[in-house]
Amino acid sequence: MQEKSSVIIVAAGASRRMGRDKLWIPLAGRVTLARTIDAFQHSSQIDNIVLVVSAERLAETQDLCRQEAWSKIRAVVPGGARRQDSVCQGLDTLARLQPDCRWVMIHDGARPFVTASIIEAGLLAAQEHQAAIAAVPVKDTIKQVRDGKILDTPDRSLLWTVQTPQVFSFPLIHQAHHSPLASDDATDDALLLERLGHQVAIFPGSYTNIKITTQEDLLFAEACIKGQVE
Ligand SMILES: Nc1ccn([C@@H]2O[C@H](COP(=O)(O)OP(=O)(O)OP(=O)(O)O)[C@@H](O)[C@H]2O)c(=O)n1
Ligand SMILES: C[C@](O)(CO)[C@H](O)COP(=O)(O)O
Repeated sequence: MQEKSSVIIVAAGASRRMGRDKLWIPLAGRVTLARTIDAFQHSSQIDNIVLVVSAERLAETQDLCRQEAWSKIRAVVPGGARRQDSVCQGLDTLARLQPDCRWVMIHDGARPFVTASIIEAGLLAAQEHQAAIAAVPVKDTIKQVRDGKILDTPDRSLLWTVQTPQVFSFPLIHQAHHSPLASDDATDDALLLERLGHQVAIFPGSYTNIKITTQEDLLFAEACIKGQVE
């Protein structure tokens, strides 16, 4: 029997840097969150979808799921104060609904341009390494700065911009989210495993797999949809 693969889509943030709920902004007429869910509903690699949304958007999201008839949606649950708390809500929900889940993909609802090839590459990488995250090489020089003064210029050849999906053996990441070290802030899920000494691999993301974060991202998003960006 093929091993189960599920995705947790986290979409419970406050969109502070955008100034309005970026998950419900129409991108060429279809809201960000719906585009993200489409990618996983259409993927042959994914069996189950768990949505984690803000409490204020819970009813509206459930209505959207009914309208769209996304057959893989297994639960729509409220998120937590931090991204990692929302992820943990999703993992706990998945543990209840799908105890035999073997692989879990954790993806930002604000990344609507994830592709079938990125999803497939992520699962293959996780099956080889138990943990793997999407990333692209940094294009700019990065400086470490404190109080407006440069502390260090890391070797750019060693620097990657991290994206999602982040893909894991389900028991491994579920245990990591419940470890004592998980109480400290972690802006991505891989960091929780790094703290426990686990190696995490990277697999190719894409420069178009952007996270909708600030107003400027909407211009790029519209260009991607219109095919002006490959
Ligand atoms: N408590 C949180 C915070 C973030 N997220 C989700 O995690 C993804 C990445 O987070 P980010 O882009 O930082 O979203 P926000 O936290 O909403 O952004 P901001 O920091 O501008 O408020 C988004 O899909 C967001 O909805 C979440 O589910 N729960
Ligand atoms: C998980 C992530 O998208 C990887 O780049 C990023 O860390 C999310 O950070 P945010 O501040 O929650 O957007």
